[in-house]
Amino acid sequence: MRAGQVLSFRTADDVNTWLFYNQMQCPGALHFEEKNASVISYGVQTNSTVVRKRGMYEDSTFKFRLPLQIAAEREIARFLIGDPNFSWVVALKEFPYPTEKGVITAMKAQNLIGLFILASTMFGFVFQINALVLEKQLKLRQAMSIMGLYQTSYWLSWLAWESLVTLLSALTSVIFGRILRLSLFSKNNFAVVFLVIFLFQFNLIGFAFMLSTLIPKASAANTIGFSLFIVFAWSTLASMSNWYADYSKRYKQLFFLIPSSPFGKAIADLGALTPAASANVTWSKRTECPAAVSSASESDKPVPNCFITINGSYKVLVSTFFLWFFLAIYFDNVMPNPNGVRKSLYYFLKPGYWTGEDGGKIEDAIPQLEELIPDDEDVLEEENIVKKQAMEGFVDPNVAVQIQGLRKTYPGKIKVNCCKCNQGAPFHAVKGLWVNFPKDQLFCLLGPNGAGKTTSISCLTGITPVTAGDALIYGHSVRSSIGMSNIQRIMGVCPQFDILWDVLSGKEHLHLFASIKGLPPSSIPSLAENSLAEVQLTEAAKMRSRSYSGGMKRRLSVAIALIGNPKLVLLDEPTTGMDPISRRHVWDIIQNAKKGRSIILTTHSMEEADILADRIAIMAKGKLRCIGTSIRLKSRFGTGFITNISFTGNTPGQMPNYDDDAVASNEPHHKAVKQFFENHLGVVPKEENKAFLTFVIPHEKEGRLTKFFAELQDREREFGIADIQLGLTTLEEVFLNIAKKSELETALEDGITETLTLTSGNSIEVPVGARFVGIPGTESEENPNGLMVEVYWEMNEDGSLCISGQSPETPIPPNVRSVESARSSSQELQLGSAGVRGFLIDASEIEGSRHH
Ligand SMILES: Nc1ncnc2c1ncn2[C@@H]1O[C@H](COP(=O)(O)OP(=O)(O)OP(=O)(O)O)[C@@H](O)[C@H]1O
Repeated sequence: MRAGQVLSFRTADDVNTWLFYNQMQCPGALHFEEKNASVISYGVQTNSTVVRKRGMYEDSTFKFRLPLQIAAEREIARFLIGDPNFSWVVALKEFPYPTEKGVITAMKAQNLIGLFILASTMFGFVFQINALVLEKQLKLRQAMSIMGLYQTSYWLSWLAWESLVTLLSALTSVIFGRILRLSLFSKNNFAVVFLVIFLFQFNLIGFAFMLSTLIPKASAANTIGFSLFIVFAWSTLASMSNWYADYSKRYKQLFFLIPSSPFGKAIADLGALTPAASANVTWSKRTECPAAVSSASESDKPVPNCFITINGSYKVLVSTFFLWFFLAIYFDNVMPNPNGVRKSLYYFLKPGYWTGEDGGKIEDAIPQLEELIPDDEDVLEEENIVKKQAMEGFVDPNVAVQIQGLRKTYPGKIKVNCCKCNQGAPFHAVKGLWVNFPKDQLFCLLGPNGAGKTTSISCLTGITPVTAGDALIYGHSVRSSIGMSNIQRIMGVCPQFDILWDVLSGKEHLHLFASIKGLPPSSIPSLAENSLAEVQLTEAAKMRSRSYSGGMKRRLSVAIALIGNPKLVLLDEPTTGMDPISRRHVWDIIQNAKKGRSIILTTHSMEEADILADRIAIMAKGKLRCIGTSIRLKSRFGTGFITNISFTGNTPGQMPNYDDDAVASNEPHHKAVKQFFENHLGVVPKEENKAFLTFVIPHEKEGRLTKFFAELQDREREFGIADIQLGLTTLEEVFLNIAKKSELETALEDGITETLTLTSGNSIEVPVGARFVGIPGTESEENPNGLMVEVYWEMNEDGSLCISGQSPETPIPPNVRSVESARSSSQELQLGSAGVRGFLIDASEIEGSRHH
């Protein structure tokens, strides 16, 4: 272009377009507005120091504005003609009124369209992040991976779905834009506009993936998503208005990493060119700089460096999509999941990660725990068998799961105190389990809350990495990722909490999990139907799981665990929240499912364990306390035999008065029976009322029972006995005894006590779980050892022990030898504590002295 050369434009839009693209390379924005114009001509004149501008217009309504600093204007001038000392005139002839009416110029219209597309895309974006984070937060993703879903399949399925939605949304936007005759859509090539919108939305899919891996809670996802909307809106407008022009190339490149920047720039390019009918962007022109497009008639035109073309925007959007996607996969691995599990920062550099020999999951430095020797002979025997097999490398064909010294330690929680971070002590949740779970059997794991049952199951399912030891499931190690993926193919899991999608029906859940398990698609509908019928959910098959009751959700979770005929089924408290009828029904399902597979069940229902289990183990405080069949546990850990004696004294049809204890104690028949039991077996009633007496007979008396009950039956009439019942103590009692023992261990270690109010009205502190407690200060000449009380414990709803009652205060038998040492250790503990601490008396000594 020569100084003083006259350029001709047909319309005001052409002037705007020309100015717009020529100022791209200049540090600022040159803005041109007009109203009701027909013909204008104007000029810009500069010399070496001052820019002078002149606008001429017939109706004098023409407004020409240069909102720039002088230096910037000089830059424009220098660019336009190559010499700042020039005189330049733009003449505009034939000025028809522009297509966009009023004061909204072509540039403003494109801003609005760009912002509208951005806003609608952002809604989808926030929704997507929310769904991804929620899936993580509700452990739905975890459930799918336990069932065998690969990480890559998870991301690819999300990508496929979101891409389809994006494709449809971009197509709809362009078609509607054309129907509404918006020039941005109608005057540019269909594919060029479609790709701008589609690639921007596609890029945001990758960005949402990446963000979702960094956000732990869905509520935070909404806030972050909407805050990003503001940033993206700014970047769209900034790229449209050439805001970045003043900055260096590096800053510009950084600016264009924001997904909305290349989008805004491409929309600006499309919008700026559209008003002139001859100047639309065709497919081939997407790679050209817009300035070259608009002034194509000029033979000696400059080819400006327009930083990024529409095609360049495509490239940026596609390449940054891959960047976000790979970052999403990386962060997904190295950020802690809801169970606090993460991989090393360099996990992908470790050969084990690619060969599958190493799970790659890491834990922070865990302190060593010394080897614990079990107190119980059965547990010790089991441990020795497993250790021997593990050392010899012998794989017992009858064993489904072999747990070899499994240990799980959680790192201490970080507490922030007055700008100081303190790491709490690590917590040993499972302290070295050695156990075999046989094939075709149901193994029941019992234990009070916090015993470590769920942690053990999580180690088997791969949710939690083991700290030490290993577990072999059908020969596959849980420590290797290849082993784990083999395990997940043969395993079904019903986790402790229902992991269901609110919006999916029962039937859809079963279809989904059957597909994840890789069942042939043709067999899935019939399998799902049978499973639903088995758990009595046929009628609710099409209802969304959101409207299921707690029991229905549990039944659906059981059906999901059993679908696909897994060889190992892990059921973590499957009948929690079910009514008794549903519970019995699920027991039948589990009983039938035992054939040909092994099942590991955890439960708080002793009845359930008693009915279903072939073998039972009780855990407490991370250790196995006992193991064996139900009968074995009852005979070893129960208090003995329970006998109920009911009396004939009540008139037929009349309900006995169970509360009238005073009457009961005066009944001559009661007195005689009590005397008979005391004389022959040395036991007193555990419970008594007018209708019956209950005695607990210790195992040691088993040899005398045949003769004793024969004599009792002979004297039934004399004693007024209506019925005699004899049974073993319940599993519940065994469980309580084990739980009490472990609670007592901890209570003694940590000095945890509960307050007991005595019949005398005084209170003493008793160690949690203690059975016989001596009362300090009650020694007398008559009772040189002092008085004691027997404390009864029960489990409350949250599974912890609480006092349920106590016996009257009785003298401590004189032949109990441990009283002195117990009393002195209690005094040591008492120093500094407010209450009077009762001292613990060895229960076996008291029982021994009673038998004696
Ligand atoms: N992620 C964790 N971080 C720290 N401690 C944990 C974590 N998960 C579990 N624990 C602790 O480990 C112990 C064992 O928990 P676990 O859930 O295995 O017990 P449980 O026997 O299944 O109890 P419940 O019957 O209540 O389900 C508990 O004291 C628990 O607080």
